[in-house]
Amino acid sequence: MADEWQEAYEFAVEVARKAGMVKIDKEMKVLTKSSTVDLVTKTDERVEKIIIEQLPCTESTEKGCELTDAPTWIIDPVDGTTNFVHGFPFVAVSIAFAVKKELEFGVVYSCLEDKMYRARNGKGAFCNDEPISVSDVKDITKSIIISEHGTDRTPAKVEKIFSTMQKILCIPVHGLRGSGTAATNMCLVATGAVEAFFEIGIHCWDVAAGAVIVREAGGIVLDVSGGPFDLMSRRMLSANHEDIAKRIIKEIEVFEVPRDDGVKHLQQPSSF
Ligand SMILES: O=P(O)(O)O[C@H]1[C@H](O)[C@@H](O)[C@H](O)[C@@H](O)[C@@H]1O
Ligand SMILES: [Mg+2]
Repeated sequence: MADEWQEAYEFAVEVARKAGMVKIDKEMKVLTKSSTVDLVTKTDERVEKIIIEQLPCTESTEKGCELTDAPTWIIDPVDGTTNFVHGFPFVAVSIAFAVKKELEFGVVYSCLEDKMYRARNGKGAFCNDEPISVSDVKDITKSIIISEHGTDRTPAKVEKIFSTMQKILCIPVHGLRGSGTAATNMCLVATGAVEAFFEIGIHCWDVAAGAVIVREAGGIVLDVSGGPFDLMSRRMLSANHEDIAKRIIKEIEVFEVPRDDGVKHLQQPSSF
């Protein structure tokens, strides 16, 4: 049987590259989404339009996120919009494709670095056409971990986020980092630059492409409780190895966030 999705995969790489030809424009119009620190720009809208117009069989929906069995594109036109607005040099275009609710391939173009990350189920992960793989560090005290504080500034949540970061820092680990884009953070796990990245509050479009890239680079993608990764849950931990993941999970102070699909929060059984 012909390789059904290969053409779509290759096409997504080209579309991501075209969409990534964005320029840092100091006069850009900045709008807000869920809070005054959750930014979106006219460029986000322009890039989204470019992507949607070029990808085959796209039907845009305003209904929010609902993953069905139909072939589905999951797109973040500008991941790292706050970086983009400020000229902080990590901005990515993220395009994923799911079939029967399973992610088939993912493309992340880190445009200002000109790094094209891509992966397809069973076919490996690449950066600028070179194969990539996760770090082989299993000792958390020799690791760098990424987390982000997101855009929800409810004091109780911010307290949990910083308490988690403090506990992880004091394990101790070599360092804590954050690029400001979930898609790029996941690619940093996939290349072995860091051992893990976790965040509560991200959206499906921030992490869908990165999830395929991390897995194909030999890493794991889980729920922050250690249970299976649920794309709509807005909770994600990606790591090079389960030893690193287990140690981080011990320290994560989980808090509730509304799911992307609006379903009531589901309890995630831990696989550890
Ligand atoms: O730049 P975005 O597409 O809005 O995604 C960001 C998100 O806004 C921020 O809250 C997260 O901390 C980042 O990891 C996302 O990539
Ligand atoms: Mg995003």
